[in-house]
Amino acid sequence: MRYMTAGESHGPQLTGIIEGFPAGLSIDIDLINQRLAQRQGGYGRGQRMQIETDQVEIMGGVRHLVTLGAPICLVIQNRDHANWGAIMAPTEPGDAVQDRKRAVTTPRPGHADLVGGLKYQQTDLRNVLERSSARETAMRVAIGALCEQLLAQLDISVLGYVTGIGSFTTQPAQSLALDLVELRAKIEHNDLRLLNDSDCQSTIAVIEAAKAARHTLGGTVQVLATGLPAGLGDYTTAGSKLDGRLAQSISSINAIKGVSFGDGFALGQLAGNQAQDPIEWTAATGYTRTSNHLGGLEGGMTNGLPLVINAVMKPIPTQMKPLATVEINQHQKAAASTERSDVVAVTAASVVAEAMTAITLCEVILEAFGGQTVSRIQSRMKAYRQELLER
Ligand SMILES: Cc1cc2nc3c(=O)[nH]c(=O)nc-3n(C[C@H](O)[C@H](O)[C@H](O)COP(=O)(O)O)c2cc1C
Ligand SMILES: C=C(O[C@@H]1CC(C(=O)O)=C[C@@H](OP(=O)(O)O)[C@H]1O)C(=O)O
Repeated sequence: MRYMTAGESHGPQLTGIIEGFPAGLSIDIDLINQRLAQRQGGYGRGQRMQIETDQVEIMGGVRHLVTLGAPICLVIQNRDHANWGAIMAPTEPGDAVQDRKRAVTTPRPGHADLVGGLKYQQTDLRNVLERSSARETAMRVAIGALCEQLLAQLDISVLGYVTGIGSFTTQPAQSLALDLVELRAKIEHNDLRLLNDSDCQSTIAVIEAAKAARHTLGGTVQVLATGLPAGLGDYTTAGSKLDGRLAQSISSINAIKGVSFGDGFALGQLAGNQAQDPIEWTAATGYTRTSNHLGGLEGGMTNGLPLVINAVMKPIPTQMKPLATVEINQHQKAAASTERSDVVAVTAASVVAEAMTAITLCEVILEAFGGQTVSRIQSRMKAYRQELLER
C-alpha cells in the first residue's frame, strides 16, 4: 500500500490517493468524518477551524460502500477557498501588480518559508507556505481512518492522545494491559484529548495565558496500538525496521521534533536489567513479557506487547509578536509575517499521529500478509497468530 496527497491550504481541495488497499472492506464514512472533526478540535486552535467543517468525499475505488482493490481517491474541500478564489486560483493567470503587492516576503522563523523559497526559487513565499501548511494533515487523517477500519478487521486498535501542553504534563496510560475502547471513551469525553477530564481546566489556563501573552505552545502526545502479533517489521535491513518506519511517519507530521518508543529517552539512565522486558510463556498467551519498557518493539519488530510511541511537538512558529527576520527582496531587517494562526495544535497532532501510525501499520501488514482481499488477509493473519501460539 502507498498513498499520496495533493492540495494547497487555501486551494480548492485536498486530494488523496491510496494504492494497494485490499478489496472487500465495508467502510464507515461517519467514522472518517468523526476523525476529521477530532483533528479540527482542541482548545487554542485559530479562526480557520471555524471556517472549515471537514468532510470526506469518495471519488474512486469504492462501490456501494465496499472497497474494490482499485486505487481509492478521497477529496476534502477547503471551504476557505471561497475567500481566496482569485489569489489561489490554480488555472487563472495572476495579476502581476496585485500579486507583487500581496507577496509574502518576510519569512517566519520555524516555518518552511525561507528555506522553501530558496530551494524552489520563489519570490512570493505564499508559494511555499500553502503546501507546507499542516492543512495537508486533514487528508492523512482521512487515509488513516480508512486504515484504522482495515486494522479493526484484524483485531488491531490504535489511539493517539495528549500527554502534555506547554508546562502542563500528565501521567500517560499504563502500557502493559490496555483497553483502547475504554481509553478512547475517556479521551473523547473532552475536547483536548486528555486522559482525565479533571486536567482540562489547568490546561486551558496554560493556553489562555499563552494567548494573552501573544505567544504559542507545543506539547507531547502518545500513540498506543494493541492486538499486534509479534514479528511485524523486520530486523534484516535498515529500511524494513518498524521503529525506523514509525519514527519517519510520526516525525513527518508538521512541528513534530522528537519521537521515542516505550520509556524512550529515560532508558538511557536505567541499568540494563531494569530496561529490558523479561520473557514468560503460558499456554494461553504463548510468549509474553512482565513489563513493557521497550514499547512493544525489539529488533525493529513488534514483540506482541502494546506499541507505545511518544512524540513532542514544538510551539507553533507563527507569532503574533513577530520574531526578527530578513525581507527577502531588500535583505533588510524586518518583523516576520503574522498570518492568522493556531496558538496550540497538540490535540490535532495527536489525531494525526494516530492516523500516521495506522497507515504505517497497514503498510507493514499488507507487505507481510497482503493478498488483494480483506478475507484473505484475515485468514493469513489468523494462521500466523496460531503458529506463534504453537511455537
Ligand atoms: C495540526 C497542526 C496545526 C498547525 N497549525 C499551525 C498554525 O496555525 N500556524 C503555524 O505557524 N504553524 C502551524 N503548525 C506547524 C507548522 O505547520 C510547522 O511548524 C511548519 O510546517 C514547519 O515544519 P516543522 O515545524 O516540522 O519544521 C501546525 C501543525 C500541526 C500538526
Ligand atoms: C488549516 C489548518 O491548519 C492550518 C495550519 C497552518 C500551518 O501553517 O501549518 C496555518 C493555519 O492556516 P491558516 O493560515 O489558514 O489559518 C492553520 O489553520 C488545518 O489544520 O486544517
